Formats: sequence, C-alpha cells, structure tokens
Amino acid sequence: MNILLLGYGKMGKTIEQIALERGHQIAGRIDADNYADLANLEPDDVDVVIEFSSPESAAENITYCLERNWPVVCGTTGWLNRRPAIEALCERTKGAFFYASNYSIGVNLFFRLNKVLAQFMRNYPSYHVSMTEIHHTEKKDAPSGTAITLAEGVMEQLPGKQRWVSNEPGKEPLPVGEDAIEIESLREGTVPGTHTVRYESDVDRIEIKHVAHSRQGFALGAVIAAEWLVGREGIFGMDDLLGN
Ligand SMILES: NC(=O)C1=CN([C@@H]2O[C@H](COP(=O)(O)OP(=O)(O)OC[C@H]3O[C@@H](n4cnc5c(N)ncnc54)[C@H](OP(=O)(O)O)[C@@H]3O)[C@@H](O)[C@H]2O)C=CC1
Ligand SMILES: O=C(O)C1=N[C@H](C(=O)O)C[C@H](O)C1
Repeated sequence: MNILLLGYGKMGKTIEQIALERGHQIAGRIDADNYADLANLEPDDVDVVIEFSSPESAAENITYCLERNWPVVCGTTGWLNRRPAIEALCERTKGAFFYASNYSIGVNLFFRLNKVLAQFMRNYPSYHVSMTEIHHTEKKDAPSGTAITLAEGVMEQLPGKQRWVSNEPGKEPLPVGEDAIEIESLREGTVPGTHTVRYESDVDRIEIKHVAHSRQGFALGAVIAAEWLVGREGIFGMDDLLGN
C-alpha cells in the first residue's frame, strides 16, 4: 500500500518504520514545514492516509483528504468538537474514515476492562471514581483522548456520572461535583502514556492501570487499521476492527 503520512512527528516517524517493515511504501511525509507539497500528490499516488498531526490541524487535514477520496486513519486527539462535520463529509463523499483515541491493542482491552469494572461498581456508591493520565511534556492537549474515552466508558455504566472535569497541576483546580469524574493530567519527561482508573472508599482502593512502554503499540495499531480500511466505505473505530 502507498501510505501518506500526514504529520511527521514522533508518531509519524514510528508509523513509517512499522509500515516499511510490513512491506508498505510511503507516498509522502507531510509536516507543517512542507504542507504545500500535499497539493503535488496525484489522487492515485495514495492508497490511504495516516493522520497524526496536532489538535489545530487535524480537521483541515482530514477534510482535504476526504475531498480527494483518500481513506483516512486519524489518531490525532483534541479536535473532536469538529467530528460531526467530518462524519457528515465522509458520508457525503462516500469516503472511509477511521478514528481511535488510542490504537494500541492493550489500551483497547483496557477500555473493555474499564467498562466491566464500572458495571461492577454500579451497586457500590461508597467508591469514588477518578482517573489520572501521565504523558510527556510535549503533549499539547489535556486531558488525553484516551482518558476521555475511559471517562465516557464509565459514564455509560454509572448513571450518576454525567461529565468529566479536567484538572492539571499549576492551574486553579476546578470543583468536581458528585455527577463528575475528575481526570488529573500530569506531564513528566518522555512518558509515552500511562492511564489509571481508581475507585476509592474510606477503607480501600481498587485501581486498574495501563502503561505504554513505547509508541510502538500505537503505531502498529494505526498501520493495521490502515490495512483494514482500504476498500471499505464508512466511519469506523477499533471495535469494528477488533470485533468481539
Ligand atoms: N490515537 C493514538 O493512538 C495516539 C494519538 N496520538 C496523538 O497524535 C498526535 C500527534 O502526536 P505526536 O506525533 O506525538 O506529536 P508531534 O508533535 O511529535 O508530531 C506532530 C507533527 O504534526 C506536524 N504538524 C503540525 N501542523 C501540521 C499540519 N497542518 N499538517 C501536517 N502536519 C502538521 C508537526 O509539525 P511541526 O513540528 O513542524 O509543528 C509535527 O511534526 C497528538 O494529537 C497525539 O495526542 C499520539 C500517540 C498515539
Ligand atoms: O500525545 C500522546 O503522546 C498520546 N496521545 C493519545 C491520547 O491523547 O490519548 C494516545 C496516547 O496516550 C499517547
């Protein structure tokens, strides 16, 4: 497959390495610096786009690709207020769009475990649920997309929880009401991504945690999603790829 890398930073480079190992070709490596080169690509130069850029640029990038009828696998976080418009465009153009806040298989198992645990906790209101995510200091968005997906999983299972509240050290803490899940975002060194969901009572704590050791798991999942997406039409996510 000819893969266009839209966003060629930490993730773009890791995806390139895995795509080449799996026998694919790189149709282009587009960054903020060489964005104009995108217009030089012919429609047939690209089989699929893998988009890992920035919260500010993702929606424009996806729009451009869908309008050119290129299937898009997007991993960029922090832009989802524009998701309804992207999905409408994908339907209008009969295109293919795949999104996941986290492409690692381990995290997607963790998402399922999170929902099962939340379902168990439904009858134990003395346990207070909260989350912590830790990432490298270059991360632009907070909370992480993964933490938001985890919070959505808990809200789906615990009827009393209807929103999440994001708190970061060094910022005025926001109040967390009974109807909210606090997400604490910490930025430390080069941490690839650590997520903890905890249920705290007066007498004990139940905790589940996912620790990424590197970016390899995210990148491999994105390449597998791209292989899966080519030839399909519609809007997809990891549950479509992984099945039951
Ligand atoms: N879903 C998942 O599994 C994962 C998602 N992510 C998300 O992916 C995104 C990228 O992460 P990461 O690679 O670590 O970030 P980096 O900052 O390392 O890379 C982002 C790259 O995008 C480039 N860029 C900026 N604007 C544009 C534009 N308009 N078009 C194309 N490229 C552009 C930047 O260029 P320049 O440096 O010149 O500004 C930079 O090279 C983040 O939103 C992150 O949260 C990360 C890991 C896993
Ligand atoms: O910015 C990152 O690095 C990561 N971003 C994603 C997120 O916001 O959840 C996924 C992963 O945790 C790494």
